[in-house]
Amino acid sequence: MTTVTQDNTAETPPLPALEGGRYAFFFDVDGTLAELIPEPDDVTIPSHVLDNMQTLSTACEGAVALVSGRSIEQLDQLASPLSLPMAGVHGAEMRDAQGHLQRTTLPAEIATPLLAMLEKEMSAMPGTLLEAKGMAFALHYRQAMAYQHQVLALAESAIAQFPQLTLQPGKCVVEIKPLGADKGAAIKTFMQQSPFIGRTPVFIGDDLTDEKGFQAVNAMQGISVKVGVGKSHARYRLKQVADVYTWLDEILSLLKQNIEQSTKQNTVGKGSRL
Ligand SMILES: O=P(O)(O)OC[C@H]1O[C@H](O[C@H]2O[C@H](CO)[C@@H](O)[C@H](O)[C@H]2O)[C@H](O)[C@@H](O)[C@@H]1O
Repeated sequence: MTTVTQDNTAETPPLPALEGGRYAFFFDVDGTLAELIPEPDDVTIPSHVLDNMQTLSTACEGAVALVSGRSIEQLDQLASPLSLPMAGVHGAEMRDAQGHLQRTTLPAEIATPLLAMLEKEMSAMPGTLLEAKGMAFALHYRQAMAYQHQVLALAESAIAQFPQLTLQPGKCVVEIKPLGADKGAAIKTFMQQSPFIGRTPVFIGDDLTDEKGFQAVNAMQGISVKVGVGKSHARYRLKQVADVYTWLDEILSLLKQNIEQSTKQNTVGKGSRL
């Protein structure tokens, strides 16, 4: 597998036209479908974007999934009223298209002392935020940048005590998560299941946590898209979240054209799928 990372932000190569293929779409959430903001709980996805996701999902026979660091519970709230297949907590939680849920758990003898330790240490750093997700923990410092190094050191000392855990750095956050849970593994799992199987994967994300997903998609000859600047394994770029929304609009207008053409040719439905 090629592991070259590049920063081709300046070029923003045009995304390939999604014509004449059967695609499976995987979307990261924060920084991709939703703007980054100071408070994780205040994030929303605009309703027109959710409408577009629903249309896309119908056109792809359900092959549209969210792949996020957030928990599935949070993702369901963000995506409501949609009910999509999802990988939450970087793949430590997976819900397939049939609604079956799989979740990695942390034994209480790890989770309990770890949570107590993180709560104690983070409360001594005003402005930092601890997000406990059961089997993973996000240590946020977006609103307390002065504590960045201390927060990273705390996360490192935590995983040194528990070899079952690993670190996942992100934007103004470092996460402690179970070893083996990553977005690449999550996408590979989805791609072996209906309705994703046999389709070309398209994954769009913005952060370090998305890199394994880009690599997995590249290895499947798929389309990997990074939102924003910085080195990445992704082969394509979009500059910002607003461009993701525009791209979705474009995909759907292409879809509409296909339907109209099919209708004219009296073959309704033939071109109505991606
Ligand atoms: O994989 P993602 O869907 O991108 O989720 C990654 C993490 O996103 C959230 O944190 C990030 O977004 C927050 C809201 O914009 C921002 O305040 C924070 O600085 C970012 O790191 C979320 O809170 C985490 O649980 C996710 O793992």
